[in-house]
Amino acid sequence: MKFVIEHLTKHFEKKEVLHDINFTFEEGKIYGLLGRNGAGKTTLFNCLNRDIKKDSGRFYLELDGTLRESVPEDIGYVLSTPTVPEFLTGREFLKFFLEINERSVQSTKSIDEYFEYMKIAPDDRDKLLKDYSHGMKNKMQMLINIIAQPNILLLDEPLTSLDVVVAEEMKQLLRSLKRGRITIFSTHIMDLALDLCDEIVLLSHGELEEVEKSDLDSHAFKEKIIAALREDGYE
Ligand SMILES: Nc1ncnc2c1ncn2[C@@H]1O[C@H](COP(=O)(O)OP(=O)(O)OP(=O)(O)O)[C@@H](O)[C@H]1O
Repeated sequence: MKFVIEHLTKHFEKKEVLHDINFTFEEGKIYGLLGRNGAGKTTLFNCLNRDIKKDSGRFYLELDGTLRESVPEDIGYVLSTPTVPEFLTGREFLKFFLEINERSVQSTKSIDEYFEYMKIAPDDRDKLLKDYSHGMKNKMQMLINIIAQPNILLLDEPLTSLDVVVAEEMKQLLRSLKRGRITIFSTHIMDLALDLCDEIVLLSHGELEEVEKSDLDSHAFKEKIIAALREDGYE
């Protein structure tokens, strides 16, 4: 499977944020998306998830040589600010999600097994989501996206609010989930990107560009990324 973006462009009024993006993502890889503040990472994700309208361009999946438009079920999107129905308990939310997606989702675990899997303590499972911490809400959002098994998983700085232990567990989880799908992960934490991701992609001047690692050691690779990103700023 490949996910192909062609000529994707997005303006906000006069400001061009995405400039004729052409890029092909490949199955089985985690892509680290890096870019300066305001470079357009969230805008890119919002366009790909069809939360906002693109100006032009298209994106599609290539599966066994056939092309098709991506549909909502293809994409899972974990936002940096988790959005969960605050008036439900964790258990109610998960139950509701599994029920409404009964046909499309093959649920292999019981609700408590899912909570175990995400290391959400028994005491927290029947609490209202409004009383969950930011990191716990993030875990719930990650969980429903994992259960849905999308072809493409978009993660917008999802590990930033997690404690070091949970962040490490999430990294392991994402590594274990990468087969058979495309994972695109935006972050400002370079070490995390280098540790977790198979490829580093920069969003710079409104375009996507893969950073070749070739035979650079990790220090030289970091320097190369910072130099490229610096060009996209004001200094
Ligand atoms: N709804 C909107 N209306 C107008 N301008 C917007 C809107 N959303 C984003 N922008 C602008 O588009 C540009 C890209 O924003 P975006 O949030 O995509 O960047 P980002 O790379 O995710 O930034 P950060 O790393 O700081 O989170 C910014 O200049 C921002 O002000």
